Amino acid sequence: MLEVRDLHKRFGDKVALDGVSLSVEPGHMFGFVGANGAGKTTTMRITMGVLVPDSGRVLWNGKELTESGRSDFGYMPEERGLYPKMKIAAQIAYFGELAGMTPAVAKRAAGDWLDRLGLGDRGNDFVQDLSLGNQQRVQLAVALVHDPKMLVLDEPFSGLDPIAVDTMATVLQERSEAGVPVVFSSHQLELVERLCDTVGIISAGTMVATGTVAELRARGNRRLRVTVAGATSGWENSVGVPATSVGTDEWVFDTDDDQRVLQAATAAGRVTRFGYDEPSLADIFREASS
Ligand SMILES: Nc1ncnc2c1ncn2[C@@H]1O[C@H](COP(=O)(O)OP(=O)(O)OP(=O)(O)O)[C@@H](O)[C@H]1O
Repeated sequence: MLEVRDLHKRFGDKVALDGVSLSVEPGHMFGFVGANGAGKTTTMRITMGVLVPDSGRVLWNGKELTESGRSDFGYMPEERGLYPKMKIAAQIAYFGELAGMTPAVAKRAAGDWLDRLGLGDRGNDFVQDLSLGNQQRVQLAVALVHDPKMLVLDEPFSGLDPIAVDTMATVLQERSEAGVPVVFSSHQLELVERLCDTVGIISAGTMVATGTVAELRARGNRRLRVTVAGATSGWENSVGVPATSVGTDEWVFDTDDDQRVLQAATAAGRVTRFGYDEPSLADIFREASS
């Protein structure tokens, strides 16, 4: 299990992290979301030892994460960092060897991952000759080649076409189901909602909400959407809770008191639709970040 505890980090006067904590359990996928500059990359870089925090800790299975512990992690950094003039099969195998694999095992694993990621016939191509999306697949292969115990991925889905998104999502789900904790950042909230057990929302260096999507939904404002045909004018103002007209015959109420609204709506006209909106992760994100 990965635990990031109370990280603080400044760059000069700029406070990048102001007490960030998160944890990712085996078999769980943690989606890290936040606006540009919120602190996701900085948190991941500290986790991977690329940056040193001003204070705070990173624990792996309850103990301080060490350099040798990190060599068992798979990392997809934001800056990517492939060698443009190296053939991709050799490059993936090279990273496998850096992580302690023998050359023969690393070569086999590199070939297996290239096949798996749909690049089986591109092993002798140079990275610079691949499209950006395919370079990203290679970067994923680099992160996975040594069968890591933990995956830390900085925006792995950015710039991918829908097929590559599906391939990436399937591979991550498989690793997660195999017991590997996975943390990834993304601005693609519908993907995070679909894939992740737990979501962390970071805003200006502070974790403003963490939980399952269902938990975050339950904490958010509930919006009751009501359609009333032929309603008497201004009826919504007599209910006594905040109301907004959102179209012909349709209103939204910020309240948990559905019976109160239902009674007023029934008295006002013919109720044709009545129910709570299910907020999307994007709605939750906007609310938490405001
Ligand atoms: N090396 C650095 N020097 C100075 N400031 C930095 C440095 N790295 C990050 N920052 C600042 O720290 C804050 C957090 O940046 P970070 O890259 O962690 O955000 P992010 O959530 O990953 O953003 P994005 O979604 O745009 O990638 C930003 O204000 C950024 O400008």
